[in-house]
Amino acid sequence: MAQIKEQRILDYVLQNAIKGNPQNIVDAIDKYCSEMEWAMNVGNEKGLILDKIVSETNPATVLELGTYCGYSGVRIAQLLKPGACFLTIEKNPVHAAIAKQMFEFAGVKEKIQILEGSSEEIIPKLKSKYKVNTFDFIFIDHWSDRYVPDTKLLEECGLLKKGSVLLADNVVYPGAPDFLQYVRNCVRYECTNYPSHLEYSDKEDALEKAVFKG
Ligand SMILES: C[S@@+](CC[C@H](N)C(=O)[O-])C[C@H]1O[C@@H](n2cnc3c(N)ncnc32)[C@H](O)[C@@H]1O
Ligand SMILES: [Mg+2]
Repeated sequence: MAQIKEQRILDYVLQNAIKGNPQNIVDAIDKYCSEMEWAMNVGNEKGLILDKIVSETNPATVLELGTYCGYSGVRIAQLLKPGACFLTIEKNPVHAAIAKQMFEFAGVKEKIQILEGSSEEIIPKLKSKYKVNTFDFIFIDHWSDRYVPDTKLLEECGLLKKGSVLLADNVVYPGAPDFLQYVRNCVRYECTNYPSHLEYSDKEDALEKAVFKG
């Protein structure tokens, strides 16, 4: 048995899913994580909400905070229009290496760039080092104590523009009360809550969409 859960998830996908078929890979991860071992992918119930918001936004530039095994990355990548820029930040090198293989197997590696390091170090370099201007869509799904500081960092670094969509996961479970308080009370954001459940569980959770008004 592979030593860590994330490697076991990847091995399951490599052995059971169809190479180059992103939806089949997403389904295989969901099957493994609902039947064998729980893991912190956004999962299918919230994933369908994520898909809907990505499709509605139709972003040309996307940032993800927290890549993990690449589950949400594969979901988002398959919805992007040709030529879209998709950067995903992951501070754990083991997770980044697993995600890299997941993206290769899914056939989406040309569509996603993994930036290995912590969000707080990488966000300030996005304009100069990665030639990004602003993001149309940002999926916030790392550790919830970074949701508010990283949102403020994105604002300070000029990475948000009128209409930029922030979508934060796990705002009820484990919970991000300070993030909800910040975006809901700030006149620069218009917020919508999407009640759902924690991945592979019946615990209540939700996604929060916060649209930057400029
Ligand atoms: C909940 S998982 C991401 C799940 C992924 N978005 C999905 O749905 O498939 C959170 C990930 O964020 C990473 N992480 C935590 N804090 C971070 C930070 N400050 N910068 C970058 N990555 C971070 C963790 O190592 C972990 O892999
Ligand atoms: Mg999450």
